[in-house]
Amino acid sequence: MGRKFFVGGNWKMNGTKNEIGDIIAFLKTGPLDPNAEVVVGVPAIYLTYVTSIVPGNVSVSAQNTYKVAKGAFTGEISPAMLLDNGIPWVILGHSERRNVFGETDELIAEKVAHALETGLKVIACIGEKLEEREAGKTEEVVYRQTKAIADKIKSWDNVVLAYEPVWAIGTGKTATPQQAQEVHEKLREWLSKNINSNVAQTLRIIYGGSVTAANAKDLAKEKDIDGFLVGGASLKPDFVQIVNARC
Ligand SMILES: O=C(COP(=O)(O)O)NO
Repeated sequence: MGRKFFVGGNWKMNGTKNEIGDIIAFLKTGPLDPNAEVVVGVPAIYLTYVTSIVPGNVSVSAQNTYKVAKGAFTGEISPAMLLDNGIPWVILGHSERRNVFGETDELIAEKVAHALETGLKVIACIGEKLEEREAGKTEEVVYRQTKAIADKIKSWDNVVLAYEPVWAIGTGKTATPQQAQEVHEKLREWLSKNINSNVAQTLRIIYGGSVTAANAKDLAKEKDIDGFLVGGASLKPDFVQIVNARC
């Protein structure tokens, strides 16, 4: 299998320079599992600041970008601008972009494709709402979201797929290891059937939704869970324990 463990922190719209200093301090202290790839998703205004102070074993990610290189798109930031500032990663398709800001499967897929073509690495987010799970539509939803991306991109090499059930985000209602593993396994089967077996086996599929130091180890034991995308807990020192979930 050989998929490198991956832990992303998604700071969302949180942080001041002082609070960021505290986060950087616990990341520097660690110690962070050298076998884990660690990326922090930073509000756009702080991307270059964090890049200038983050320890060398942590990479920086934007939390959004647009689908073209430049133009009359007031307020937007392009993948070219991120790379121009030394930002190698971007989170795209987060459920908050979908459900708060109305981003469609199509727009997200176009953003992912352009980001990859520009040379960024992408954490691509999918996940069902509570009512969709309760209606038995979890697989239908995550396959649809994944297919939209698959139809637009040429390679999965620089993609990490984040399964984040909306009902677990910010709620404290973490998916059980069995619930998460079941969806991750189904996604791998979908990839094998619709893309190819190599992508299915090498793509890292990470889980997000109320991951904490208390539940990370059990989740990380599951064979198809390759890491996490962590919101609230990534702002606190416990994030180090989540990074070290496989130690
Ligand atoms: O949105 C999330 C998860 O957030 P929480 O860990 O706070 O549930 N990751 O992108």
